[in-house]
Amino acid sequence: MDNLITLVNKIQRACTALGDHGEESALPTLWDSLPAIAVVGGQSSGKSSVLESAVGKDFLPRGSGIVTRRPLVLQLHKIEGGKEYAEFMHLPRKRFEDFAAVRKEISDETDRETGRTKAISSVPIHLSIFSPNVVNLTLIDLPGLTKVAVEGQPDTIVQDIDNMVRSYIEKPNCIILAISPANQDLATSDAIKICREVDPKGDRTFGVLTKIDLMDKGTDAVDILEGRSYKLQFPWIGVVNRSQADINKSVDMIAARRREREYFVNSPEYGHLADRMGSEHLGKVLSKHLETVIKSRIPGLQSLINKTIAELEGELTRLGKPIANDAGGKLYTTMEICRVFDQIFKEHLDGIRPGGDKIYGVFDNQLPAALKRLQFDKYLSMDNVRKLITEADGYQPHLIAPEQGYRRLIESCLVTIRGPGEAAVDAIHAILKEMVHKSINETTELKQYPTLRVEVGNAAVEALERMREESKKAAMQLVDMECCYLTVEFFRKLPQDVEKGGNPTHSIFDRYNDAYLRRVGSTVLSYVNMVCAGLRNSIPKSVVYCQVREAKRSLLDHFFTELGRMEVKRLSNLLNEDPAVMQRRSNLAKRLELYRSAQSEIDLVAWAK
Ligand SMILES: Nc1nc2c(ncn2[C@@H]2O[C@H](COP(=O)(O)OP(=O)(O)OP(=O)(O)O)[C@@H](O)[C@H]2O)c(=O)[nH]1
Repeated sequence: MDNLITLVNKIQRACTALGDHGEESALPTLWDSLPAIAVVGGQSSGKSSVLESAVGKDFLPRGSGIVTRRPLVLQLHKIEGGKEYAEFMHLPRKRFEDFAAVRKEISDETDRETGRTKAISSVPIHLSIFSPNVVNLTLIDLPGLTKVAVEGQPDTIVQDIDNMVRSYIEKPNCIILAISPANQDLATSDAIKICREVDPKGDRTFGVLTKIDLMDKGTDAVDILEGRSYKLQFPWIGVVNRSQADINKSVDMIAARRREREYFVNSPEYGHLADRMGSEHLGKVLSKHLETVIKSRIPGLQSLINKTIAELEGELTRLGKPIANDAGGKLYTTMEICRVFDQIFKEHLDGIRPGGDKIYGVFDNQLPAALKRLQFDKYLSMDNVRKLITEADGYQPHLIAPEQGYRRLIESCLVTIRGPGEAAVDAIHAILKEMVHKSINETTELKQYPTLRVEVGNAAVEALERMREESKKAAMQLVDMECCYLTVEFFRKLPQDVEKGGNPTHSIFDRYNDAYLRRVGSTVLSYVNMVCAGLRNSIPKSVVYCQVREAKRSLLDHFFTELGRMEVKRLSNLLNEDPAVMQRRSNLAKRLELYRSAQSEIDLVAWAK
């Protein structure tokens, strides 16, 4: 059965190592659900003396005023033979065999947390004592309840102590050791007062009466010890600790225990109660009770642990995996994350996710509308046709057909298609860029690594920029091609003046007349319209080929090549996580480890039952 208490001791220590001591934690705390014994009482009621006699050693700081200013979690471990020693959790691997040094360390560690003021702190100090003279037990020593603040203490101290004590003893898992001095009226006992409030039925309160030897002559505590004055579920236990004079004379603890035993055995008032009085009996009763309580809590603990493990695992999955340490691992992680992003981007283009239809919108509406707005006929006004033909003829007017003039007129119209072509390329670029941003936001893995997120975003946008340039070149080439070689067929099929009954031997002046120029203009317009209709189909093909298809195929190729050349340091920088996330993950991981080890240990104990 001892292993039950050992198990709880282990878990309590692990809880404190994680800062999980029951308050201000966003996470469920195991600490709160572990049974523990808290020692409560007014100042100088004898709490320290009770604890010391349970240990059989002087090790607690003594003095006037509030000496205990932080909770002290005292874990007693019974060992078979050997020298007694103590260990603090904040000083791992340091063994204290000198208990005066233990006292000093408690005092120093209190000051480290609270400063040298008289302030109090709820962060516990953990002390383990290993001794053949103890029973397995965990006791929590709390600051003594007080009624007034003394010099140097804040006015709130009375309430602060009250609150701290309550925060421990209010928990249903807390067994309360209520210390009351016998030389004061029980009705004024601070311990009884507070216990009555938090445990009205007295189900988890053990009443301890100290200073029985200091009672006024002619009075005794039999009524209290026999449960007639104030009834609790468990019998009252009376103790006789060392007096201040004994302490000053350094009376040995073992001798004090013996004297205490003799006091009860030989006392005419308490002789009949002797076998259930004294510090030794108190230790045994508490140890036994703690075991029973722990045993009854095992199923509850198991279910809390299982539930918490599931919650912690879920949260860790949400936060993502921690990063590998070696270069290969880092490169792999980076590539994997990039691949996820790339896949999401493709899904946007392929219609699995929204956005791809916007591209078709450009080809189906924006480009045709822009081409329509070009108004080629404006360029083909009579005056313009005349001007261009005359200029093209130069000093030698054309003889049969204004070949050069045609070319100039056609070219002057076709170059205007560059504008809508470029605009289509830019519009597709904007859509792709928006998709990149969306995909970045939808890649959960990237949320974990802000630097990589920025770099991947930049690399993708840079790649889109390169594709835009290529696409622009290709679209402009399509237009230029149309300018530099005209479709001969079109002109061959044109009805000749002769066929139309005209006279091929018109004078030079006839050739520049209005009807002639109008005919040239309308021929050019129908040729340009034919070419424009073709470009309306071929520009989208070129845009898809250069931008959309290319983005789908090689959006991050350039970045991957760079990654391959990166030094470990740069790779590590890429995978720099948000420090808050790292901290949270490491806290969660530690907590998960604690809960897992608690789970397996509790399972072992539960099966061994
Ligand atoms: N004679 C006698 N003196 C006792 C007994 N218990 C405690 N004392 C003395 O009472 C004084 C206070 O005892 P502590 O054990 O320091 O009391 P405490 O409740 O821990 O005090 P604070 O931590 O200051 O609140 C000391 O001088 C003890 O020696 C007892 O049963 N008999």
